[in-house]
Amino acid sequence: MKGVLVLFKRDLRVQDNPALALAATRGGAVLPVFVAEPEAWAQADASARQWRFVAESLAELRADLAALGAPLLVRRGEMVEVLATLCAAHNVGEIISTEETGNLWSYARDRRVAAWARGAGVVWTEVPQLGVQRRLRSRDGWAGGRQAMMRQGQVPVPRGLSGVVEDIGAIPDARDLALAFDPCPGRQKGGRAAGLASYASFLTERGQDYRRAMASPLDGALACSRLSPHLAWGTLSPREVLHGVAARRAELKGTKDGWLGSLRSFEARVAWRDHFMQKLETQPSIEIRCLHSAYEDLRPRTPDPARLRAWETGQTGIPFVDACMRSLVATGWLNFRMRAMLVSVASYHLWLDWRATGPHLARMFTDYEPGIHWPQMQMQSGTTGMNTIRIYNPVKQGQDQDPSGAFTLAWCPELREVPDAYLQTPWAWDGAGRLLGRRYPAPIVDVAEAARAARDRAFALRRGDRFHHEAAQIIRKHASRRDSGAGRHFVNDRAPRRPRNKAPNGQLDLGL
Ligand SMILES: Cc1cc2nc3c(=O)[nH]c(=O)nc-3n(C[C@H](O)[C@H](O)[C@H](O)COP(=O)(O)OP(=O)(O)OC[C@H]3O[C@@H](n4cnc5c(N)ncnc54)[C@H](O)[C@@H]3O)c2cc1C
Repeated sequence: MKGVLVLFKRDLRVQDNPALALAATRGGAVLPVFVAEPEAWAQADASARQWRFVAESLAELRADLAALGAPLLVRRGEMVEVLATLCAAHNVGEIISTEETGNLWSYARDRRVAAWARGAGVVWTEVPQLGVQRRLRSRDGWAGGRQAMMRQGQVPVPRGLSGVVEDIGAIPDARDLALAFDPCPGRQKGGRAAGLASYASFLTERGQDYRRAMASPLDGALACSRLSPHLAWGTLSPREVLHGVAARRAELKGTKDGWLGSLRSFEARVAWRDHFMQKLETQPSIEIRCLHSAYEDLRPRTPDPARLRAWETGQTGIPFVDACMRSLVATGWLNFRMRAMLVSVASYHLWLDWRATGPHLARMFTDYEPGIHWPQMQMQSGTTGMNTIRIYNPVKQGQDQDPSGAFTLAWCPELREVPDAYLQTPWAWDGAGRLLGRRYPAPIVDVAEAARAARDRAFALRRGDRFHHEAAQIIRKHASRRDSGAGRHFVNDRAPRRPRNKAPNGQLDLGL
């Protein structure tokens, strides 16, 4: 009987893993494989912090698979060469993997794998990622379909696997993959055990204040689930996460202490994950081209290098922006609101193209997920044509989200001597001459003036029938619908409330 190779990518778990479960039903030998592809890790969006998270996750996955009878084989090399060698050596007739919604590089690699498999007479079976549909024709009914999938039972862990005799291979370290120096002392630890620990503490302790605290970079670090790298690399399945939340909600039924609202907000965000990933799955060019063509040449494609560098290193002279960037660089994580603000400042105040700033953020995120990242980069840069233009005021954000100044001062200790009232605007303080341009940079733009100029330039493009015609097409293709029963997962529960029943079933929701 021919063997089956299970190719692990962003699904580093044995629990609720449809690819592994399917392989186990084939009845022959099973080869679980992960390929560390140097070319993938040489891409502009990859970083050592991400790899270290993956390497830790692989070590646990290897142990879990070994307990089932087939330890994980890890190979460093080009995907087709590795697969060809293993398939020939072990009489493999089928490769099974979950569908990956990756970057353009992985999309091209998958096409190479598919071409090779056809030629080699090997069947490549890809099973759907939970919630994201390949070759989707229309968004109508998508949300309901996703919800049905999430409600289904989890696929069981195979009772046992019959492995093969083969060198399991060492898990490479960042140097083996030629990854650049990337210190990240506060990085989240990889592996399912760490993911389960975060999940448990979120559900039983940390999550109660989630809805209120998520917008603050300091409180949000504790109150947010912190599951993003685990969902991105698949050490936890979104379905198992949602099942646990549903059970917890049932337990809390009738309580009025904030828990239920917080858990509903969390469920909505896990649904957004699929909503955004579906956009990139449907249109992979979102990584490199503005969704609305009117914006293609809005900003210079070659960014101002001094502005880009100042933004990347937290040296813009705008305290809250610098604090957020420095925190991200050191920890690999930032809450949603502050990610959006960093992009907004880069794209509007600093007038940098999102294609120049997106790779840096991707590298800094341990949880880099192309399907969330690129649609969000465009949305926060105002290039989708389907979302309202939102320009964050970084001074106001600092005052609102860090009222005590503790977060700003923790990451910008140079500002310690600045009186509280001027912490977010040190340039307005009469002692500024002693500090700015010496120990802390003077702001590289006038915040209010830069925002005004950007708003005028961005809105000027939104006029005329041609603009609106294309925008309508984009909305049809990508906007969420309020499918009956599923709609509440796709609303922004932090946006100002709209009157009820304004959006009948099937209506497009542009507010995400
Ligand atoms: C410019 C930009 C880039 C982003 N890039 C990424 C990325 O590469 N990877 C990533 O996981 N998230 C990304 N996000 C979304 C969001 O900021 C993070 O998912 C969140 O901060 C992760 O922390 P958490 O797990 O504690 O989130 P929680 O608030 O606890 O949310 C739970 C889960 O829901 C999903 N989620 C939360 N917010 C969003 C959102 N706005 N859109 C889609 N899914 C969401 C994530 O999977 C998250 O883990 C990006 C946001 C912006 C504005």
